[in-house]
Amino acid sequence: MKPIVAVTTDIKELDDYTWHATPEQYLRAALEVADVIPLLVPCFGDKLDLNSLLARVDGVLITGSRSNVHPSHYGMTPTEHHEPFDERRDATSLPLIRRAVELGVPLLAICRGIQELNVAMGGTLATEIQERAGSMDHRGHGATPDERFGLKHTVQIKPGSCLAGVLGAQEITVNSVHRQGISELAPRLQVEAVAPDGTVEAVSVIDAPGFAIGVQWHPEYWASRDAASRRIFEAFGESARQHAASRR
Ligand SMILES: N[C@@H](CCC(=O)NCCCC(=O)O)C(=O)O
Repeated sequence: MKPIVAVTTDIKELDDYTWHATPEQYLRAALEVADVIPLLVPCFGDKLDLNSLLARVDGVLITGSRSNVHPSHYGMTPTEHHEPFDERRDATSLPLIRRAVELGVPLLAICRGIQELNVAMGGTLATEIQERAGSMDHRGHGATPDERFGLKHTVQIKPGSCLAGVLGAQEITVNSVHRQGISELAPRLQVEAVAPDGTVEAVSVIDAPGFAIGVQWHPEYWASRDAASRRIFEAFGESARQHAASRR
């Protein structure tokens, strides 16, 4: 039996309907590279019984999104520099991450996802990081998705880290489509990779029983074509298979 992986959604208003939706690139990377069945989790916040959900899935994939975590979740006053928001997603993804970590369900958190992982575990975010002195521009640019998600800058992988084990490399080149970043790291997270300007690019949960990683870049976009991106999804899938076997 294939493992089932819960995938977060965003709220989209379209055609006079409210949609709970996820970009296809995450679903394809899960299905075709991690070799798991993606299951969309609607943004119903505390109406979702997370214990019932997490008892039935073998992994959790926290997707990227243009929206930002509402600053009230990390003790800051919102400004226009923090917008746009998706508070129904926050109300779902933050408790989902906390509970998945508590229960040891394998977790892969991408872009907004690594930011949510940090906030869920007690950390804070910085906004408009391209305006900080000495910072690179981490935003995606270009007319097409392939340009926006093009591999753009290197990241240094910490020797001995979980990602170093997954990738077998000390440096890889990643894409970059974000304007927020980790400011204070949550107490139970450790840095796994950094950009040349010091931006935290990957974290893992200290003492997690299985795969519990966040990346600031988008491995899902090139998962079928870039070796490092593929390896991250393969490792996530392997961890989900192990979790499924242990549940049985
Ligand atoms: N909103 C945050 C999160 C970044 C993120 O998940 N980006 C994906 C956006 C994809 C797109 O623009 O199409 C930030 O900006 O830091």
